[in-house]
Amino acid sequence: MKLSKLLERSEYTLIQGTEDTEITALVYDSRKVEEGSVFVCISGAAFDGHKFVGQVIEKGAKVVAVQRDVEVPNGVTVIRFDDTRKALAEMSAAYFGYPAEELTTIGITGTKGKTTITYMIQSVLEHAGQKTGLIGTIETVIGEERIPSVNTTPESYVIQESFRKMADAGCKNVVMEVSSQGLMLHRVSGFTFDYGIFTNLAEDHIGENEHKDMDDYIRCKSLLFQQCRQGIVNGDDDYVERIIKGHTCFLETFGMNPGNDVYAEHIERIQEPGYLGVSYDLKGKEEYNVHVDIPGDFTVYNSLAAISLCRHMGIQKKDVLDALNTIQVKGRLEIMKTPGEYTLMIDYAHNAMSLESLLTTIRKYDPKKIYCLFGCGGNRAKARRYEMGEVSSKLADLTVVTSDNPRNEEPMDIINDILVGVHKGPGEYVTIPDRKEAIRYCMEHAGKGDIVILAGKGHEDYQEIKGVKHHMDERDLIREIITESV
Ligand SMILES: CC(=O)N[C@H]1[C@@H](OP(=O)(O)OP(=O)(O)OC[C@H]2O[C@@H](n3ccc(=O)[nH]c3=O)[C@H](O)[C@@H]2O)O[C@H](CO)[C@@H](O)[C@@H]1O[C@H](C)C(=O)N[C@@H](C)C(=O)N[C@H](CCC(=O)O)C(=O)O
Ligand SMILES: Nc1ncnc2c1ncn2[C@@H]1O[C@H](COP(=O)(O)OP(=O)(O)OP(=O)(O)O)[C@@H](O)[C@H]1O
Repeated sequence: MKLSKLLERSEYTLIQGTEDTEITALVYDSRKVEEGSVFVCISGAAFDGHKFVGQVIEKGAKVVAVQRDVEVPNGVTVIRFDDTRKALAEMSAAYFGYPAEELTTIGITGTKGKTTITYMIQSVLEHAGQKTGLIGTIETVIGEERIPSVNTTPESYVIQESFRKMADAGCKNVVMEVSSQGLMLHRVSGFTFDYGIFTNLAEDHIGENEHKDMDDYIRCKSLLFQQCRQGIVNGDDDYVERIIKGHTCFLETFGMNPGNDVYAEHIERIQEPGYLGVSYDLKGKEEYNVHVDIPGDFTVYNSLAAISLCRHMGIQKKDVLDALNTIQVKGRLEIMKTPGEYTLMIDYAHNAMSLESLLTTIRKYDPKKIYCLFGCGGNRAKARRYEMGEVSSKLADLTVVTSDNPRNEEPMDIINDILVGVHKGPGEYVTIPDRKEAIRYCMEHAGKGDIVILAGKGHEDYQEIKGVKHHMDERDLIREIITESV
């Protein structure tokens, strides 16, 4: 491929060499450079790619893409960009033959609900016979292939590579989570989303290496609506006006208020032993009764987002209803079957904000008792331990404090920090450091009408202890406990 092909949609300055250079690969990690590569220098959090220019030329790189001056011998082509991350995205799109143009692209941003809505949409579209790729916090799904994720929104090159594989595998659509970091770092530049969805916003991801403040977090999230054709936004969210500020797309709103284009009325919480769900009347641009096999008020919002999108895509009501009726998202309010008369669920709530929203939602089901089991990660901010402890003690009847990736810390030290928060609330508690034993305790003590929440692990299938990730899937633990008890 000629370099000129890669550059056809980018703005750049040719510093030396020629766009006629034949290239073999597009690379942004010096360790992967091969003879004939284009090396894109990224100034990152830990490394500055410009420092590797000498090394990559020795390894045979023919072109370097830079955003500042570098010393380069004659014979190597140098192209300069204002922002090499944006350039990487644009060149990746060109390198893989603009695969986004062969797919309907759906991006979902917001503080909570991204993963859940992503799977809801994929499930509805697949139900309607449309093969749909997925990229998110848990994994990238391309047909039968499932690749575990490192980031919620991967690097632009990886996204374009996945899009290409999806298009070649016959996918019609791709639905993906778009993190604010992804938007900020141009991981989703180089193409226009057909649809952008905004779920909600709360203070999160602010700090070193993420966003400097809330304004920056909001600004980054709002970028999606300057990069999609049709926006579908939660009209009830306090931040929605700031999210759509400067938008360049058409807009439609969803929510619980009748002012929204699509809204929910007559919400009913459905509860039976081992089952929690929700139903409501859909109103506005489309009207029918909806039943979702996932509990909670936020399930109403999540499903409204999915329904609004599917309405735009012309999906039949039957496919929407059938998919939502049977949906389960791994580790997101995932109900586990047990012989007991209580309800047991696995959820990913791993900070005070999501735990509070989860417990408040579950309380509305009027359980006899809520058991809330969780731990906090080692070698991470201590504030989360105090805050989660306090929230659980205030909103659950019994807090079961256990371990969750203790890493290099002693599990009991972490538990003691959590207890500082627990003591601020009125709830009862027990401490059981071994997670399996803690789960067993809940399953042996919970009775009719109780709801047991295993919080924090969600889809994760490991426990990280002293640098080693030991396999540990709560679903297996539950099955083992059931077997061991007969
Ligand atoms: C702080 C941050 O965002 N870091 C991300 C970023 O790393 P970076 O580009 O800064 O990389 P770096 O390690 O400094 O290296 C700079 C450049 O030098 C290159 N390099 C490096 C070493 C070397 O020997 N040779 C070499 O060429 C690297 O390939 C890179 O191109 O780009 C990497 C590739 O895309 C990401 O994996 C990495 O995510 C880190 C691990 C991370 O987890 N970030 C979090 C904050 C994040 O992105 N989270 C969001 C979810 C949160 C939200 O909802 O907003 C997400 O989307 O996952
Ligand atoms: N719309 C929502 N509003 C508030 N909380 C939600 C919503 N949807 C799900 N949750 C809660 O937040 C947790 C995370 O949900 P989900 O993974 O779908 O969100 P996310 O945006 O992908 O978040 P994260 O970036 O933390 O993975 C769920 O396990 C549930 O407890």
